[in-house]
Parts: sequence; structure tokens; C-alpha cells
Amino acid sequence: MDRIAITGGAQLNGTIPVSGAKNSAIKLMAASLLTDQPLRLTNMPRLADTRFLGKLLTRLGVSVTESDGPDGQETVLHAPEITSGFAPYDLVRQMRASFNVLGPLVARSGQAKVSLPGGCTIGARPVDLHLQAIEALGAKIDLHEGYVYAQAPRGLKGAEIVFPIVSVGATEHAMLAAVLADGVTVIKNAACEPELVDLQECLNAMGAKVEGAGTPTVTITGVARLNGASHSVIPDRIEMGTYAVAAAMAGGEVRLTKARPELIESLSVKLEEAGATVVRTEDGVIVKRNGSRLNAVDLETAPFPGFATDLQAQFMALMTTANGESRIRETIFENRFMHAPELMRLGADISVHGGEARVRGVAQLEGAEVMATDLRASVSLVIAGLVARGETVVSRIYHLDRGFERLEEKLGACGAQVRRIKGDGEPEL
Ligand SMILES: CC(=O)N[C@H]1[C@@H](OP(=O)(O)OP(=O)(O)OC[C@H]2O[C@@H](n3ccc(=O)[nH]c3=O)[C@H](O)[C@@H]2O)O[C@H](CO)[C@@H](O)[C@@H]1O
Ligand SMILES: C=C(OP(=O)(O)O)C(=O)O
Repeated sequence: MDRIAITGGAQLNGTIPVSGAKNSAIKLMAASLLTDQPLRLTNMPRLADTRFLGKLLTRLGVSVTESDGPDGQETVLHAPEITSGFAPYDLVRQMRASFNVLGPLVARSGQAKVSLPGGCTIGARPVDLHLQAIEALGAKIDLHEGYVYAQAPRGLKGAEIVFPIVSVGATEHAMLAAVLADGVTVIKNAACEPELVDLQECLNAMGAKVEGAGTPTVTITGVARLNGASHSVIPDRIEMGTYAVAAAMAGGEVRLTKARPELIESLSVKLEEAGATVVRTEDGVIVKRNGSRLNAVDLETAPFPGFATDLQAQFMALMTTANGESRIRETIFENRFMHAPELMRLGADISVHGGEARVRGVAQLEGAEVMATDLRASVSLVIAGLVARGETVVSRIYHLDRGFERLEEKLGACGAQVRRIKGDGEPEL
């Protein structure tokens, strides 16, 4: 398997264009199951996750065509008919968001058999709220041998769905199913992440009637059929935030473009508190640090507009060399500190107690061999490697490839010494 080697010490100076958001693109791709007309998605990131979901959708009857059009990278998805309602274990296990095909399949063809996704390293991540929502819309749900069987032969019916906790995936799933339900659906305690707003815009462009995404109450008036549409994927706020942290870590001046500064406001505030300069521009941010050491700051992850859990690992990497002690509380996932022991291999001083990590900044990290344990953990190791003395080699970067498009090229263009070491195709032990 491939690895990434980083030689620490270079400042970052230059421009990085932000890609379309993985976490939006994969839900928008699932929306293609809702119509027999083509859905054209532009500003599409090319990632392991989008390729992977493309494979599953193809199996369900969707033709997936990628090209470079006048608006950049685009994907056209077209499902004249659903040829199978079966999403097997192998294709759901590897990417949780594959589970989100369940709702659109039942909504369009009245039935689906979709593997339960199972847990992952960052937490147990059950799908009870997804099932609660699809059931509330009138589907009969049965669980057998690791599969969800969902049936609604006479179609779904609008309902009130009150989520006991905020879930991005369950809110999106409910929206994806309710757009074709008969009547009005009201989702309460909905997640407010920007990707929900993107999904609403795409569904409405397809002829759906969705209001309120981005607020805790989303109202969907079901329609009998949806059309094709063309939609540009929202910029990836996690990728933008990651490179903002990388610039603050390495020093220098990096301009992030093709993005929206308000999507990372909670991170920008923390970067400024730590001593970096963040200038909001029309299409992104400029992040600068002039060589002086950053200060330790505390943070707590929270649903949007709070500090994103998907940026917690990166910020922890940043704090490893800050002046003082930083307390980092993870409130969304119960096991999202897997990067801490790997950062400690680079010389970081971190202790973890339950949902809180204490990071005492050290003067210098040292390069070492480290292992990626999940997507954002892997990029936190790359960020630490940017300042570690000598070489840091990150293995298992298939995690990283799930969510960062052309990372070596983007960082390399700003002066980072980052290279991919091609593997022999054999799995790592
Ligand atoms: C593909 C995608 O968009 N992934 C993002 C999405 O994940 P995802 O949609 O899985 O995250 P959720 O918002 O659903 O999870 C929040 C919390 O709710 C719990 N939960 C969730 C569903 C459920 O049925 N039951 C339940 O208990 C989860 O275990 C977790 O503790 O939002 C997370 C939180 O911003 C991000 O970190 C992920 O990057
Ligand atoms: C946790 C993430 O993704 P997923 O929900 O697909 O595992 C992520 O994008 O950081």
C-alpha cells in the first residue's frame, strides 16, 4: 500500500484551490437514485469515496460518467430504472455513507436490502436514527443477518420526525427519502451543517420542495416525481480548514481559494486566538504566521456552527508545538483520539482521559514512522510531519485518499516536501 513521506521544515507559501466537499458529494450522488433523469454534479472531488459510491450506484442501475467539463470536474449520474435494490456488505462496510442509498431506494422503488454499515475506529456509529426516520415515513423495517430490509410497496408517507440527538447522516437520509413521500414531512432537531443546505439546493433544483435546511426544522412537501438537474457541489470546509491549520503549523502565507470563509469561522477564531493571522477573502481565506510560536488554546467539538469534529485531529497536531497546554474535548464521537498515540511517536506530549485530551506543547517534533487510523487522523500526521525534524512516513494512507484530493500536489505547490511512496499492492500488516 502507498505511504506518504514528509520532510519537515519548509514553510508554506502559495495558493491552494479547495475542492468540492466529499461529505456533500456522496449524498448528492445518492440523490441520483430518486429520478429517471440525469443528475449533473459539477465541482466534483475525485476521491476514493466518490469512486467507491459510484461502484455501488452502478450496481443499483445508475450510469456514472466522469469528465472534465467547462465547469471543471463533473459527474453525470443517470438511473433510468433501479435494476437492483441490494447494497451488499462489501460495498457498505468500506464506506458508511453507502448506507444512505436505503432511503432513496425505498422512496423510488418501494423496497431495499442494504447491509448495516457496522462501527469504525472513531466510534460505534449506530444507524438507529436513520431507521427511525425511514420507519416514521411508513416503511416496514426488518433486520436479518446484518441486513436492513425495507418495504413500502404503496410508497412513503409524510410524517413528523423528531430526532433525539443531532445527526448529519440521519437528517440527510430523512430528506432523501421524504422528497418523494406523499404529504408533508417535518424534521425537528435537524443537523444544521452546510452540506444539508447543499443537499436541499440540489433536491429543489430536481423539483423537490424542501425548506429550512441549515436550521433545526426542515420541512419537505413530497412530490410525485423528480427531474434531472445540474448542481455545483459546495466547497469542502474540512479540506479548507485542514490547509488553514497546515499553514498555521508550517508558517508562511497560504491563500485558500474557491471556498467560503464563513464555513470555517469557528476554526478561524481558534487560529486567531492561537496567534495566526486569518484574512477572510471573497472566495476563501489567507492564513499567515510569521515565525513566532503559537499559543495553546482549548477547544470543544460541536455540531455546526461549532468546531467541527472533522478538524479536531488537525488542530491537535497544531497544538503539539504550541506554547502551553491545550485541552481538547471531543463531544461527537466516543473514540476520536486515535491520532494521539501516533502524534506521540513524533514526540508530542499528550494525555487522553475519556473525551478529553491534554496537549502540552513541545519545542520540536521529530520525524518517525506513523500509521493512519482514520481519514482526519491521517492528515493530522501529515501536518505534524510538516514541522518535524527529519522525515515522517505515514502508512495506511488509503484512509487519507478517501477525503483529500491530490494532497501531495496541493501542499507541494506551496513548498512542502511531501511525496507518495508507491506500494507493491500488498496489504500492510
Ligand atoms: C459522510 C459524512 O458526512 N460524514 C460526516 C457525518 O457523519 P455522520 O452522519 O455519520 O455523523 P452523525 O452526525 O450522524 O453522528 C453524530 C453522532 O450521532 C450518533 N448517531 C448517529 C446516527 C444514528 O443513527 N445514531 C447515532 O447514535 C453517532 O454515533 C455520533 O456519535 O457527520 C459527522 C459529524 O459532523 C462528521 O464527522 C462526518 O465526517
Ligand atoms: C468521519 C468522516 O467520514 P465518514 O462519515 O464517511 O466516516 C470524515 O469525513 O471525517
